[in-house]
Amino acid sequence: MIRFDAVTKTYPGQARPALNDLGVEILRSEFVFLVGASGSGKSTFLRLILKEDKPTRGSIHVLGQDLGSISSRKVPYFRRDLGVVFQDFRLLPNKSVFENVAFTLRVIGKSRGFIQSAVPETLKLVGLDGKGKRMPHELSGGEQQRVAIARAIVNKPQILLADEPTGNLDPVTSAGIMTLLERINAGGTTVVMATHEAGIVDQMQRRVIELVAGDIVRDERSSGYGASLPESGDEAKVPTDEPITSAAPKVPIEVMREAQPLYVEPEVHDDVTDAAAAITAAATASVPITPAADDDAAPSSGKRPARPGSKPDATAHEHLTLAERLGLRAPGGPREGDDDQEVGPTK
Ligand SMILES: Nc1ncnc2c1ncn2[C@@H]1O[C@H](COP(=O)(O)OP(=O)(O)OP(=O)(O)O)[C@@H](O)[C@H]1O
Repeated sequence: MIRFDAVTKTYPGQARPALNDLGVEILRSEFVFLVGASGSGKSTFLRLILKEDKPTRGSIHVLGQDLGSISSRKVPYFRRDLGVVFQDFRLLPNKSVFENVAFTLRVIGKSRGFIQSAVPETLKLVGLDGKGKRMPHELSGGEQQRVAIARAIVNKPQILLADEPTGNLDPVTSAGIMTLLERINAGGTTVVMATHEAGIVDQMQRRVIELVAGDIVRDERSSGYGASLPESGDEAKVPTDEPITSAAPKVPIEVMREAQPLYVEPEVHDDVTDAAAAITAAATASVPITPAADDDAAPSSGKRPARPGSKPDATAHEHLTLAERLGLRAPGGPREGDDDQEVGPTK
């Protein structure tokens, strides 16, 4: 499902690679936590899977495709099978909750009927039942983040990538989100989640891949956040005992049944839907990110705030449309109007 072969990623101007000769495989339906200190390479790992960036050396296969052979034009199509939850949730400030979740589906040309049933169902799943008409500024930070998660899963992706999805949520809300991610995973979606939340990782006991300065130092099938935490240096590297050959244990069957309404047969791509997608995408606009002014959900203690713009290339994304940033259209298309504004992180 996801395979890294001898992957090294060195950013321009950096002496040390962000990821160093990684070889790892993630199988269908696995739930994988990516842990490690800040700067260890977690986000880079996720970005490479998304083909937001390319490796300096090595090859990456996702969903049976060699990412090195996917043209830029085809990247948006490739990404339709991937849902993404960013650390800084990105909502359209002048559109309702319903429209924010429907956005992904409209861009890829889903039918009105599909949207009318899938969006409320997904909002219910993430605990936002009845809040479809609210505007993002009428929601707490935690609720805004749940809208972003709903948007990521509404198209039933085969893979869900999550970069600190609970980073700004209180513990109770976080637990609810993790239950939700577990249910999504139980329905067959592969989940790869970068996190610093030790409590969540310890409690869920799923596969844990730990990165230290771009190296995988631990890859355990069922583990906690800090199990066999290495000290530092080469001697601290913990070799993986056995190759992982099957997915980690799933949640009970009752939970799977509950999760099923989210999963319906994917619609085929054809010329009509692709043309509709192109038209919808062309109608979206690009404006700089406007951080929301208020937010009533303060991060709980010990949680890291979002760090927008903390990396050298972060601002490069600010003038992409939302469709582009979600990978639903190729960057650089025509842009008109002001419909595609974004809410940046409110933390
Ligand atoms: N665009 C970039 N240009 C140069 N260096 C970068 C870029 N993005 C990341 N890096 C560097 O690559 C390394 C890995 O960064 P990455 O963001 O992948 O780590 P991370 O584990 O996700 O950190 P965090 O937990 O803080 O999000 C860091 O040293 C970082 O400074």
